[in-house]
Amino acid sequence: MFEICDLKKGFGTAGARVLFEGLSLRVQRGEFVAIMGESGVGKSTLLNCMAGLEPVDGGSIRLDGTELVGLDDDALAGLRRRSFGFVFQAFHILPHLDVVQNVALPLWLLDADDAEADRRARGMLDRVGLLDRAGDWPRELSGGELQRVAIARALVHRPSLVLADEPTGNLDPARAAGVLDLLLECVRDAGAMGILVTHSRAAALRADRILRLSAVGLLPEAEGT
Ligand SMILES: Nc1ncnc2c1ncn2[C@@H]1O[C@H](COP(=O)(O)OP(=O)(O)OP(=O)(O)O)[C@@H](O)[C@H]1O
Repeated sequence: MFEICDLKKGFGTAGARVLFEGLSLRVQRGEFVAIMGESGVGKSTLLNCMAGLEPVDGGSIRLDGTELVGLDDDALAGLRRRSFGFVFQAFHILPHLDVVQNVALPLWLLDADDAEADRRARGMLDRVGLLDRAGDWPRELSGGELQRVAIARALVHRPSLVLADEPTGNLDPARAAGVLDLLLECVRDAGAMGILVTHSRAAALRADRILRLSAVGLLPEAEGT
């Protein structure tokens, strides 16, 4: 389970500009949650806080019982490598590694054996329908294909929690729907948890529930809004 309790985050001297406070969230295994909200309300900042990439000003963030708030940088980095998967709009695919190497990267960072990393990366590429592109360079792939590589890489180390920030922002609606369905299916099949930040209602509607971030916190989206 991923549990946020009474989270507070601000910017400026002593957090003078409060972005959110009293924010709570609970995500169960196998569940995929979408977070929507006005531009600038703090969605990406919240996602960064969830991953321990941004410090918070109060509250607790617990992944499968481990408290993130207060962990030192090394412990946080280790937890991120083991337990988090990231799918961001700019995908962060490395141009000097081929497709299968890009997917294997999280396993290398966890000191997996090379042959085992290659086997698992190819298994994930098969899952996202790109096994035949394993030896290609990222520049040879389309935007939608790169996004599928990013999904394979985000899941290859079997993370507990996948965080996605506008993962389909560059794609046309049909491709976006296909990529999102794949992401959701992979997260559910793995019994992992997913949190998606998006401006796209079509994307958010594919999640199990939609929450809206605003000045009053994170609330379930009212039907029909
Ligand atoms: N390091 C920082 N220092 C000061 N202010 C920041 C910092 N990072 C973000 N902010 C501010 O916090 C607010 C929320 O930014 P954030 O990117 O989280 O919003 P968002 O909801 O994801 O927006 P969008 O939907 O446009 O991507 C913005 O006003 C931004 O300027």
